[in-house]
Amino acid sequence: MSHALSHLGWDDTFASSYRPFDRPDAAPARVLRADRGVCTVLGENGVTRATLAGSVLLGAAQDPVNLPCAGDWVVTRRWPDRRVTIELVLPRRTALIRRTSDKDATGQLLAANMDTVAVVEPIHPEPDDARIERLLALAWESGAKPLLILSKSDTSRDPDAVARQLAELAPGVPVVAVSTRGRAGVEKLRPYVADGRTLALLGRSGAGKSTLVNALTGTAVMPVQATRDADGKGRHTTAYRNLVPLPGGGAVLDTPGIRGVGLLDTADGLDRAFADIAELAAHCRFGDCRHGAEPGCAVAAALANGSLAPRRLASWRKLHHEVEVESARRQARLTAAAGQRRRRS
Ligand SMILES: Nc1nc2c(ncn2[C@@H]2O[C@H](COP(=O)(O)OP(=O)(O)OP(=O)(O)O)[C@@H](O)[C@H]2O)c(=O)[nH]1
Ligand SMILES: [Zn+2]
Repeated sequence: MSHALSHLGWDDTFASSYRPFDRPDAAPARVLRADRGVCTVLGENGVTRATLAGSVLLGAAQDPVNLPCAGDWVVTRRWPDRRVTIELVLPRRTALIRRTSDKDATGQLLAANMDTVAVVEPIHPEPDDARIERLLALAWESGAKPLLILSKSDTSRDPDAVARQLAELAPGVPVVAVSTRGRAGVEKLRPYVADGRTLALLGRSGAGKSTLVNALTGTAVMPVQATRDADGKGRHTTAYRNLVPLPGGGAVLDTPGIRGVGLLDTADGLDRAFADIAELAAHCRFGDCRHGAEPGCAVAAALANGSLAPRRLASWRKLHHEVEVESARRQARLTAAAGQRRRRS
């Protein structure tokens, strides 16, 4: 079953989580695009619009992260009047979630079930180290494999040198410089969108994500904004996120241009994004070393012998602090919300 869907990554694991919900009027589908209350989904019989069943809305009321999102695999149901509803979101294998600093303890789901999350950073104007580190931590946290794309490589005289330099910010992450201008184009990205594989693009507005999507599909499926001025920022932001199936199989998922990058959820993604520091810390004499003035601190030793850049450690400290503050805040909000529910009942 589902030959067409297997090109999009449908496999035995998704099929077995679907099986208990199978019935004559049900079918699996992948969400291409999620708008308020309505999703565009691709199933075995093509593209349809689907509204959300009550059970899905109920789950979303608890946490908006439960709403279907581009990339989700869902159980759809076709009603006698031909309406189609989404009855259930199948368990996500990976999820790219951006926590916001708004009052409720919620997050914004940007993409689901991608194999790779590419942080897209333009090579010009100068790449922003701190943004790259933060977005890579988000990418690691998603459970997918991170990738760093240096876009607009045609605007740099030596893109490979820049790539080598930035590789230090991205231990364990492949770094590729690509341009959508000229012949070499985006072919370096093909392995990440091979048959059955999904690549999500994450980056600031104007980074060139939509242009990459268009280059991969060979057609203009995403609107591209004219660059405003020398700051290289696009005029508008792509407001919606779209999963775009590619002609040769595989899919690419554009996320909205990130403005205020968003907060990290846990220290988990952070420790993987800063694997160099985590690795050093494992060699500190004390398990709870704060890498200050403690004796036997491997991090301090690496700083002293120059193998660890002070900027890198400062970055890591800043993000760690943010995670601590934010998780304390979220805990407080959750406790307050639970108290409110108790009072009401
Ligand atoms: N020189 C050069 N310019 C590029 C390249 N790719 C994209 N651009 C330009 O960069 C600008 C922004 O590109 P978009 O693809 O709209 O950027 P985006 O990341 O999708 O932006 P949002 O939709 O706001 O998130 C456009 O003017 C593109 O023409 C490239 O490879 N080389
Ligand atoms: Zn230490």
